[in-house]
Amino acid sequence: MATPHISAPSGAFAETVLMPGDPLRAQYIAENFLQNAQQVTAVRNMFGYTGTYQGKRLSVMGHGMGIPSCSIYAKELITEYSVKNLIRVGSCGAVLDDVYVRDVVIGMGACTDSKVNRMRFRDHDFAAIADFGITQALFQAAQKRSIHAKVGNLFSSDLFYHPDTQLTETLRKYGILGVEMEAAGIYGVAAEFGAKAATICTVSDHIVRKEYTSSAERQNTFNDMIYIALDAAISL
Ligand SMILES: O=P(O)(O)O[C@H]1O[C@H](CO)[C@@H](O)[C@H]1O
Ligand SMILES: O=c1cc[nH]c(=O)[nH]1
Repeated sequence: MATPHISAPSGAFAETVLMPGDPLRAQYIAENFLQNAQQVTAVRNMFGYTGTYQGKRLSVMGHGMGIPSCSIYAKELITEYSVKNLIRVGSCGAVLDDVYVRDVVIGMGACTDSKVNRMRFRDHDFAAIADFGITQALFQAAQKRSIHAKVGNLFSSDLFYHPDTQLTETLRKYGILGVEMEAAGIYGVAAEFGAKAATICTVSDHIVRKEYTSSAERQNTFNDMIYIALDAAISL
């Protein structure tokens, strides 16, 4: 049955949903990588599709920017559409010297400045971790494609334009592989509602070196990440 934010009928989503922040990336994945993809929801232009990849039913849906947005879609997919596996396919900024624009990173864990997991977890520190099985499947899928994926910690920030000028140095000191805005929230939602989640990101910019990708470059380099996520999804 439809929810306040998803207009699809029950059963419209596959057990595994790839989730980019950008709904147009969801459309791009559906149109270029899935077979027989049907749009199943478009509330607020947050597009969702279900089709097949190598014969296996899969869905892809945007989750928007930031933890409040992705938490709504992740929760509704899990509790109202029986989705079991969420794979965020995102972009992130790098801060470390040995992480480069266009690298693929897998978020084994996600630190955050958001309070959402403390709200869930009696104000204690919840370790926001990815599901091991999906993480392993992502890493193995990358290896099979001879793509070196770095695995480690992300930082999910509530603020894209962060006022804390010292933050980057701290993220560097603690070896954060990528700065993005959702993984810690999605891991919290998955833990709360009994689903599995993982994150793979393409480095779209280097925050320290001030390097950026063009939109055309992003499209091509995101393809590696998308293939890895699709290969992993059908292996679950
Ligand atoms: O490219 P996506 O998946 O949206 O991810 C990153 O890009 C957005 C910020 O520009 C945030 O959602 C951040 O997490
Ligand atoms: O959230 C994001 C995404 C890309 N680059 C950043 O600096 N932050």
